[in-house]
Amino acid sequence: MVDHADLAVRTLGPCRIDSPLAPRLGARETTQHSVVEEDRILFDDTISMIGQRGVPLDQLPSLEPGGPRKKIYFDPAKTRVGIVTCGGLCPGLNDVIRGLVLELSRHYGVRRIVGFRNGYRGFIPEFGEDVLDLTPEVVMHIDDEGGTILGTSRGKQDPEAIVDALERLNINILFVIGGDGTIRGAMDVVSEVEERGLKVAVVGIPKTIDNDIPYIDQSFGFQTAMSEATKSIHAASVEARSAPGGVGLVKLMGRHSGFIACYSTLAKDDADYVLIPEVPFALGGEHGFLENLRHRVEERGHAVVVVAEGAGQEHVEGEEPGRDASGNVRFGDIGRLLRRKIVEHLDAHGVENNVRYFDPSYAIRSVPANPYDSAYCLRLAHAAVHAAMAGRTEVIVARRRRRFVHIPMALAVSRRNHVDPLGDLWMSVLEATGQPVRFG
Ligand SMILES: Nc1ncnc2c1ncn2[C@@H]1O[C@H](COP(=O)(O)OP(=O)(O)O)[C@@H](O)[C@H]1O
Ligand SMILES: O=P(O)(O)OC[C@H]1O[C@](O)(COP(=O)(O)O)[C@@H](O)[C@@H]1O
Ligand SMILES: [Mg+2]
Repeated sequence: MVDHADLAVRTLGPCRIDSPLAPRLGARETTQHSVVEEDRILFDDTISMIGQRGVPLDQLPSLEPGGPRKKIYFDPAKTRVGIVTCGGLCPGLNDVIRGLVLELSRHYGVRRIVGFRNGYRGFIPEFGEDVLDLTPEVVMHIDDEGGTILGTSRGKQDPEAIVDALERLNINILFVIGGDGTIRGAMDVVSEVEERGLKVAVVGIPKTIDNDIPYIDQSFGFQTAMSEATKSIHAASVEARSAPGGVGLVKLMGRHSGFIACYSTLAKDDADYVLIPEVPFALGGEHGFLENLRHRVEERGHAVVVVAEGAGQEHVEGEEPGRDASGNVRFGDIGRLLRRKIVEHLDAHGVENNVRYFDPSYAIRSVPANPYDSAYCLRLAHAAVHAAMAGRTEVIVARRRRRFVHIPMALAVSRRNHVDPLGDLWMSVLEATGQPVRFG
């Protein structure tokens, strides 16, 4: 259970410098729409959860609010900033880079901002990567494109070498835009920074297309990605309805968490089955998935199946999961396996079938952010700049229950966000699809 100490945010030192934003903050007070810097945001949000804590109000777990401070730690005129993007692509990376640069330069007056290229390898001399000077002119229109202008990579790099690069460039603030791996890498950087007695703030903007970072509402780019995924579900549905025994099968990203599969299914409301990593399913047998599908095809003439790539891995025989350069598991192909099993099963029962397989793969994450995500990215970037200028370190900025907050990195990587098989989202999926609670 998360407690008070897990939510403590680290700072580099007292804030003694007047913030250029201070004049705008005078009239602010805590309301439904903002939280002043002296206030805290409750972690729990039900009477029963708070009751179970059994502690006085001031000891309830609470989060530090994000947002601008009247006093800041860094002197903007003497502050150098670095930005890096790591891990897989996600819509909105360029929006975040743009937001950081514009906020730093226009509102705080920071003049020296560099981008490290291709993830953490951009810090390592052997790779020979140059750094990119990031000015408002350079970033102004980068949000029109997907991807990241800085490039990205997987694969672990030596934190000592990373901090050597920070020292060589006199960087005071490092913004890391990435997922759980990136945040773990950033924590190694913080340890090395401390070992050397340096005052470098490391602030993360969490990126995950799978939406698997915990304690946040939803990661940036998720809405865009799931909107893209609905196109494949729609296509699968059209194909399925247009052929006798039509089965549209769609495989979507989702290594450990099935959020994309769930939300894109709800958005289209066309699918009959959603299979996700969090809910194991039996394939064969009277109550297995294949028999259920057979009945549905016989009764309705067609069916649409959405499967997250990490679902049903126990059925992918003979393939030992591999690892990528960052140590992330590489799963066997559940989509192709399902396609084969569905055809075999329907053939074996003499059911005419036309199975159409869709794998939109990287197409859902390489697109530019939609307007909602763009606005969200910009606001996250603002929050990250405010946090860093106020000397916060080893934190990510996030939105939790609509409030912008600071979450310690250790907490952000302490577990993964999953679709709860007993939660509201999965219940909605069951209602939308009509599939049984369990197969098997
Ligand atoms: N446990 C870890 N400790 C330190 N660095 C890590 C760790 N896991 C991943 N990284 C580094 O963080 C970067 C991004 O990680 P990766 O898992 O590829 O993507 P993501 O950040 O999206 O999870 C890579 O350079 C990777 O080597
Ligand atoms: O082929 P790559 O670039 O390693 O990325 C593929 C994987 O990245 C993911 O999108 C997860 O990445 P993030 O959650 O870190 O964004 C998985 O769904 C997918 O399997
Ligand atoms: Mg990851």
